[in-house]
Amino acid sequence: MMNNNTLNATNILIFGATGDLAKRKLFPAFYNLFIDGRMPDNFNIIALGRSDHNDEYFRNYIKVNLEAFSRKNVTAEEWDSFQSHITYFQHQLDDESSYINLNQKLEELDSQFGMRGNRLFYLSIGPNFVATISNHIKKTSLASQADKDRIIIEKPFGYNKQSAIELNQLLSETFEEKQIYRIDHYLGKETVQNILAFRFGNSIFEPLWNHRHIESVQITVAEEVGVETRGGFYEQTGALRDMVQNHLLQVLCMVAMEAPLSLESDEIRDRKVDVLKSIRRIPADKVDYYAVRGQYGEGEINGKKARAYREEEGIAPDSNTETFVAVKFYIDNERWQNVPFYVRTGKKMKEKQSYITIQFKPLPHSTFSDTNPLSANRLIINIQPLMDIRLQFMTKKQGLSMALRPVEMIFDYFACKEDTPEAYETLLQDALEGDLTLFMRSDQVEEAWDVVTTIQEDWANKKAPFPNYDAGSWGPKESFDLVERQGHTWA
Ligand SMILES: NC(=O)C1=CN([C@@H]2O[C@H](COP(=O)(O)OP(=O)(O)OC[C@H]3O[C@@H](n4cnc5c(N)ncnc54)[C@H](OP(=O)(O)O)[C@@H]3O)[C@@H](O)[C@H]2O)C=CC1
Ligand SMILES: O=C1O[C@H](COP(=O)(O)O)[C@@H](O)[C@H](O)[C@H]1O
Repeated sequence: MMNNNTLNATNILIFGATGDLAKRKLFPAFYNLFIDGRMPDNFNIIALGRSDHNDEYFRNYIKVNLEAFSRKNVTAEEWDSFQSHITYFQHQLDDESSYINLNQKLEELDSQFGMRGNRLFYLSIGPNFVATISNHIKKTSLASQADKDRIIIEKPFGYNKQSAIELNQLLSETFEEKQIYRIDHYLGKETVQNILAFRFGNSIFEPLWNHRHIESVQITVAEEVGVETRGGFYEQTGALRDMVQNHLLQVLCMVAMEAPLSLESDEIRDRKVDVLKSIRRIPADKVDYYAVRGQYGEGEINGKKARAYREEEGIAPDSNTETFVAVKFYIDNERWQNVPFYVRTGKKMKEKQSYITIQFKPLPHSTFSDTNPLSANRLIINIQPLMDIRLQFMTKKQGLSMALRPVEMIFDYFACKEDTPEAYETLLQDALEGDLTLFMRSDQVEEAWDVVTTIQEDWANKKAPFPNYDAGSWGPKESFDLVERQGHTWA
């Protein structure tokens, strides 16, 4: 198997390796990078978990999950070669001796490399464990080489603005900012990265990309799945922290940011921070006007009965956790004055669909008769599962009269037959290579928390009339009211 010999030998440590994210995304991503020859010549994946497993058991568990979740087929030859890089290590997060043992293990693995390898710590674990792990890494000097060691931290980064500030402070005692990779996997999605190419690699869209021509922007991330086995985590998190503070705001930044001067990571991150700073803060007494929360009751998805959130495993029977959020934001800068940015996300919705709609303003005057109504132009960027860009415009209907109809021009990724990497492949490769562009800087996460602070505080203090939408629907009625009161509709 060919590997990437420009990358240093690396020990990759996955905290939370027995969890949902590791089995569905991280191991498949490493496996696909491996098959593509993008892993370092020498590497180990050290899977950390509390249970007492041996390597053989854990490798088999990973194989079964690769067969279910890997983008590429798992062949006997490739698996044999890949599995030898995986080691399971029983570990207690809050026990210092466990880190001392881990250090010994790493020294053994380093001696096989014949050098001190790079160390990539992946915290695939809830935010409440990050401080404990970081403190132990510091105490036991596990990450003693700033030019070789990196830490990847999953979202949500903290619980709110204050906890994110504290976490940033704490991490800075062990890691320099250039070593910290705060991951938001939406930024690794091909369709999300393409927003930059689409906006700044063409001359025809950017002149229209502002309040003079755009009526509204909508970002929808609808999921069909519920909380699955993650009830315990989700009860503490809810959709605002799980999706809006990170994924949706990051996508909003990609749509709204000014052109970066270069593709330098800090230049791009600066432009995103500008957007976050310009988002108008929602006044504490106006949260109900700008934001809607929901929780699914029972319903039907694809002809199958679906349970209510409160009946899912690990969920309190009177849970006040939101599984749906819709918010109207405004961006107070010259480009976006008075353009509403509507964002919504929910679990157990009618179908899985993530997309951005750029709704252009209607023509100020129509040359055509009243019987020939014009639809305003619309640009739809489908993120997933459809991956395409659609421009809707008016054309003449074929025939003798001058009648018009709306049509779509589509760029479809699948039609290019390009092998599209999964978001985690892109991001893990960037982390191995030391490229921070698609990761969040400390000030980015703090600003993003600031944007949702009044909503968090308001919702924490009020009991919601849950459940308020049926599983298999498009969310609560109030979400439709949010856009309709301004003469808009969810597109
Ligand atoms: N799952 C997903 O689709 C996504 C998840 N994420 C983020 O990734 C992170 C991990 O998520 P996910 O894998 O779903 O989480 P899981 O709930 O599956 O937990 C991950 C691991 O954490 C360990 N763990 C859980 N509770 C404790 C505890 N009390 N003490 C010590 N260890 C514990 C367990 O390992 P063990 O018992 O072996 O020690 C478990 O396997 C989260 O921050 C999440 O937001 C981000 C994007 C998508
Ligand atoms: O971060 C998360 O994202 C997933 C959705 O990711 P996607 O790539 O499938 O769109 C979400 O289900 C999960 O709750 C959240 O933690």
